[in-house]
Amino acid sequence: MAVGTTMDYYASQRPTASGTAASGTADSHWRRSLRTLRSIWPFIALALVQATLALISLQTLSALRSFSTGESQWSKGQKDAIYALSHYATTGDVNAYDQFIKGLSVPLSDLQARKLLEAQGSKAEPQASLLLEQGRNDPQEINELLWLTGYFRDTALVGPLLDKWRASDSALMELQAVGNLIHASLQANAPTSTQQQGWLTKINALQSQLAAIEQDFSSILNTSARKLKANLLWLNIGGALLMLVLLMWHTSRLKRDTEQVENTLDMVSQRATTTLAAIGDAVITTNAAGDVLYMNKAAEQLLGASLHQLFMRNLAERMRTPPAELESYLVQDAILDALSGKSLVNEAIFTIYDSHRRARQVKMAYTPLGTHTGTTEAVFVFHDVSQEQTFIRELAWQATHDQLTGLVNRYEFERRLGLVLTQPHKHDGPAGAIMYLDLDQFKVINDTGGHSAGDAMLRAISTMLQHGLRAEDTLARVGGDEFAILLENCSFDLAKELAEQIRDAAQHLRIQWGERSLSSSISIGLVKLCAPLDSVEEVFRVADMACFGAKQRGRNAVYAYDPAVDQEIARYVGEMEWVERIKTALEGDQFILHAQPIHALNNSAEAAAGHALHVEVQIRMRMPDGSVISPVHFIPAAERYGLMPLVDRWVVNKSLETLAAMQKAWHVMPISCCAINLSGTTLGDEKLLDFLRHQIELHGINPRILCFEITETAAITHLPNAIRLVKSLKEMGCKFSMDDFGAGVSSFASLKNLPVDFLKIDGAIVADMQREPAHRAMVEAINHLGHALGMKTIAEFAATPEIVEMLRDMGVDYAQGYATGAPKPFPGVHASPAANEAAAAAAPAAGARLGSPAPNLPLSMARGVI
Ligand SMILES: Nc1nc2c(ncn2[C@@H]2O[C@H](COP(=O)(O)OP(=O)(O)OP(=O)(O)O)[C@@H](O)[C@H]2O)c(=O)[nH]1
Repeated sequence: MAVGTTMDYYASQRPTASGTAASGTADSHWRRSLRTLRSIWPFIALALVQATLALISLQTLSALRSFSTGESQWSKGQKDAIYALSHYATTGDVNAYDQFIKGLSVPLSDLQARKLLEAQGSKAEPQASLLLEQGRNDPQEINELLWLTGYFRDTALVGPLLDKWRASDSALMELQAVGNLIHASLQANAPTSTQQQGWLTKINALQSQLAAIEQDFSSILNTSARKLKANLLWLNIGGALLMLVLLMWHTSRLKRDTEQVENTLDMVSQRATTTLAAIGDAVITTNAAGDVLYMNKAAEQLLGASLHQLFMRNLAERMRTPPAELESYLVQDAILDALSGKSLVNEAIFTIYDSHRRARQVKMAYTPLGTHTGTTEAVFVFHDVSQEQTFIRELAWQATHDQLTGLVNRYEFERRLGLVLTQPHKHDGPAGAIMYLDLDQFKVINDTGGHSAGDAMLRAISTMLQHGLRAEDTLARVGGDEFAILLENCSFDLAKELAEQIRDAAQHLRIQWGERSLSSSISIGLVKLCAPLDSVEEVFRVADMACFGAKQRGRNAVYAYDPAVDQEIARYVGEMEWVERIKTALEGDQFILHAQPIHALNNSAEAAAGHALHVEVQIRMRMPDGSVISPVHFIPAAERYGLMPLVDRWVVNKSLETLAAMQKAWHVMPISCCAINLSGTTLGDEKLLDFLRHQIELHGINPRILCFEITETAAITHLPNAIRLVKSLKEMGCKFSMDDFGAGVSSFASLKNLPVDFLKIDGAIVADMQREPAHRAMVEAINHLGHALGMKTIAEFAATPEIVEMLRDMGVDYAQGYATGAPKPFPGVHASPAANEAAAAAAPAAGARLGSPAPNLPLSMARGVI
């Protein structure tokens, strides 16, 4: 069957497709009836008019016939009366007189009835009916008579008849009078022949008068009847013609409407066919048994057969699908389920093989078509989601893979690692290990060969890495030149072996890039997956640290970390935590300043300071729980991870701000010398000088009270910068201190190059000098050296009064330690001039002996580190 034929089939089935619900059907019936009524109402109206006309015609004709009947009764009565009166006049027979009265009563009753109606109208109709009945009119026709005379009395049809009837009134009255006269005369005595002759003459005259009137009446009646008939005939012919015209007009209108509807239907049908042919979804209509009735183009392509071939073939049987064991729910099952009224899983995706045996993923939608008595047809729509599915698979791949190498990306790697960490381990064997691999000096490849050379190297490395792995291992690219390998169920020894193999393979890997042969080694951090590592972040952090450890060991190395036995990585991890805290403290202003007094041990030093204090400011970190943390905990991390310039700048700014606030509060500066530490990295910063100048200017601080402490090692590392800084700041009046002298190189040359004001003897030597004669000798030597170069000397870690005494005896200028004053919040009690004076009075005077020993605090607490 061709498509056209199938569409015809649809056209014939169309009415059944108009809704299934009972209410919908009733509604559509009602609307259809209304539409039909609208189209035929002119015919109904015309038929009604025609019927009314016919009825009126019949009624009128019948009424005229009643008139005729009445007239003949009237005529007969009148004639009987005349005959009887003539006989009575000649014979005196009393019976004849009775006959006369009886005969005359007919026209007289009619006359009375008419007069009554003329006088009283329709309300006299009951009485008039009785009189007309007495006038021998047929009781069945009396109503018609009344109707005709009532409604048509003034018309050309009835008016002349009534006039003629009225014209007979006087003759009838006269006849009655003659009858009465003859009867009276005959009662009195016998009449003479002359008298009788006279009566007969009179009777004959009246007879002639009435006969003439009656003839006229009949003639008018006949004429009226003819006229009426003719009029009614024309009226009916006119009505019929009008109906015909109306019928023709209406028929042509209906035809036009029908054509329009047919055109619209054709258009809709064409549009539906074109649309169905154009849409990508396969649309298939079946009967209730699932036999194909219609298919669009897409369906033909999907099933690989034309509608002609599949017409009335079972749809489910025509579907080519994978074997049932591969898919739990086949499209055939879904079709049968749909036809049997079971609800379908909306999102189910089925695999169908198209005409080219290509697998297509489709979603199936189903709509039953039917009446209230049940399903008659069903429409199946198959939406091809193959591209969507491919796209989704691609997206999923992209979301979990690295584009450059095709390896799993960090996100997916973390997910898989998370699974390994959370899943209870299947065997009692090892959980596994993770390798974190970072190419060594990869920048060099990018810089020398260009970015694409770098890309080629990354691809080559990833290929090499894949070769060395076991099937269950996961290799991922987790960063620019960083890879990670998850080794599941792998002993740590095997993991170390694999790591070494990879490291070795990497260092021998070469790629040819133009003229160049490029190579790169790998640093590998290997971490055993065991307690206490229980989160992906922690494992990654530790692995990163282990890799850092491998880099620290000179690169091209494997650093194997077993959390249970190894402490070094734990230290790195600790430092990383401190880095975060330092950053938070800088952002949240969680650092605070302490200051420790530097105590003059001889008169000349004391005179230089006066009552004002010589202090060294030291940084502390305030933790969220309110505790205050010593710098020994966070400075190493800040140094290692390049945060010292930021920390130093914070200290400089805060110290100068505090000094400015003190000066403003007391109008006199209570500090004679404020020492601020500058770290090595800060010294290397070329913008430091500008920063310090700006700060001094900003806070309006006298540069003469500022002393910057630098270590010998830092100064030597950044010598040109350090010389420039010292020179420029000394020109402004600032002082300098050489910190920790004795701990490092302690070269005479460095002191010559950097003409500092104070030489701080390293606390580690000072703290031990009571026990170690060598340390005591070193302190004496450094003191002499300093004095020889015109510098004042400061001994750090003067923790006990004994040490202070020894230092004083040696001629050291200043002592700094718990014996002379612990660090206190800055500004604190040493801030006000009054407090300073009190403190000076209480403090051991230069040359005086210290009585009680200061608490023997740990070195880390006593150390004034910045
Ligand atoms: N060609 C290429 N380079 C990348 C890509 N992603 C990151 N990089 C580069 O990889 C380099 C990574 O350098 P780092 O790991 O910091 O340092 P390195 O030179 O490897 O030195 P070490 O790691 O300290 O041994 C940077 O220069 C990045 O620009 C990439 O997709 N392709």
